[in-house]
Amino acid sequence: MDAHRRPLTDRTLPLLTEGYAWLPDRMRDSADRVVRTRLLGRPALAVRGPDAVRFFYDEAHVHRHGAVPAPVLDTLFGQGAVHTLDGDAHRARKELFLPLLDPERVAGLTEHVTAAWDEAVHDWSGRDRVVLFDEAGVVLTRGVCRWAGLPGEAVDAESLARDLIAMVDGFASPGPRHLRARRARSRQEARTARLIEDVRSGAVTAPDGSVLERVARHRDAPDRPLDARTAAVELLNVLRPTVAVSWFVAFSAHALHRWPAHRERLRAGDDAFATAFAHEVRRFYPFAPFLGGRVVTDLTWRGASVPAGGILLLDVYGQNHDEDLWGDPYTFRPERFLDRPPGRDELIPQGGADPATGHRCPGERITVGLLEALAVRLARLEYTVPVQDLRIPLRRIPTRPRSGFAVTGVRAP
Ligand code: HEM
Repeated sequence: MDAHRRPLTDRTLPLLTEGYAWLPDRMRDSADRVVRTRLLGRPALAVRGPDAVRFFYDEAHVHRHGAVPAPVLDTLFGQGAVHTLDGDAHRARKELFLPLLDPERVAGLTEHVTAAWDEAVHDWSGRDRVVLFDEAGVVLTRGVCRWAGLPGEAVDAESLARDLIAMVDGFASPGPRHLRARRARSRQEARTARLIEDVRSGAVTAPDGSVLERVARHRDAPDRPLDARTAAVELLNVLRPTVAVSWFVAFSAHALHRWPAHRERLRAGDDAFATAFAHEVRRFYPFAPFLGGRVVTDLTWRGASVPAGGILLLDVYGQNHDEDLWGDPYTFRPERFLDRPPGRDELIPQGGADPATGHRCPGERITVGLLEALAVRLARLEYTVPVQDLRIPLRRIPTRPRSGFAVTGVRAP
C-alpha cells in the first residue's frame, strides 16, 4: 500500500517518550520532508522547510483555536491566550504584544535585566556554588517586573521566578512536574488578576505606557475589555517567556564551556559576534520541538494529505538542524550568522513568518537582545566549572543541562 495512504497508529505515546528526536527521526526517511502520522487521536501531517513555514502559517490552512491541548493551556499559555485566537480576534489581541518588537522597548528591558544581573553577581561572589539556570531566572524576573511596571512590593522575585519556570518546565510531561506547573499557573493567575483589578480601580498606579498599564486597559474591541483573568493570562505571557530566557542562558554557559574560544570575541565587545552567538544558541540547542495547528480544509503537501479536522505540525527542532539549510547542523558555529543573517523562515526557534500578521513570537527581538547582553556578561565573568552532570537529555521537553550549570568561585569582572 502507498505509504501516504496506509492506516496510521497514534504516536502520542512515542512522542512523550522520545522527546525531541521523535519527529526528526521520522523525517529522516522522507526525501520530501513530510510525515503522515496520528497524534491525540487525530490524523496529522508534519512538514519542514522555509516553504513549509509559509504553508503552515497560512490562515486559510490552519487555525489555532482548539489546537492547543488543555494540559498545555493550563500550564504554559493560560486559557484564552493570544496563542489560541484566529483571524480578527487574533489581530486585535496581538496589538497588545507588537510594541514589544520596538527596539527602544527591547533596549529598556535589556537595561533592567543587565542591572539586575550586575547586582546579583556581587551576591554570587560571596557564595560557594551558584546554579546559573536558577539564578538567571531570578535576575530575569527582577528585570522584567521592573520594566513592565509592576510595583516592587507586589513582586517576590524568588517565588515568582520559581512559578514562571515551573509553568514552562511542566507543560509537556505527565506527573509531578506537570502538577507543579498547574499549581504555579493558578497561583500566579489569581495574584496577577488581583493586580489588574487594583490598577483598574486606581488602588495601584501603573506607569504610563508600561506593559502593566497597557494590559490593564486593553480592549479587543471598543465594547470588549478583557476580563481580569484573561488580562492576567496575557501579562503572564510577557513575564513567563522573558524568564524562560534562563534556558538559553544555561545553554550559553554550556556553549562557552564546550567551545571556550568564543569567550574572547564576546569579551572584546564584538557586537556582531554577540548577535551571531545569540542566534546560534537559539538554533543549536533544543527548546520548542514543533508547533501545531488545526487543519481547516483538506490539505496536501508534497503528495501527502491530511483532512480538515486533522493536525498540521511544523518541525521546529528538525528545521533548525536540517542539513540542507545549515550544512553542518550539529556543529556549534556562530560564524554562520556573520556570513549571512538568518532568513525569515529558515531559523524558527520562535516560530516563522511575520509576527505582525501571524503567531510568530513577538518576543524574538527581546530574546536576542537579552542573550546578546547576557552572553557578553557570562563571557566576562570569572568562575570555575566543577564536575557535574552537564548532559542535555533529548527525551525531556523542555530540556536543559541536567545540573542547571553550577559554577563556583565567581569573581565579578
Ligand atoms: C525563551 C525565549 C522564547 C522562546 C523559545 C519563544 C518561543 C515562542 C514560540 C515557539 C512561539 C509560538 C509561535 C507560533 O505559535 O507560531 C511563541 C509565541 C509567543 N511568544 Fe515567545 N518565545 C520566547 C520569548 C518570548 C518573549 C521574551 C516574549 C514576550 C516578552 C514572548 C511572547 C510570546 C507571545 C505573546 C506569543 C504568542 C504569539 C501569538 O500567538 O501571536 N516570547 N514564542
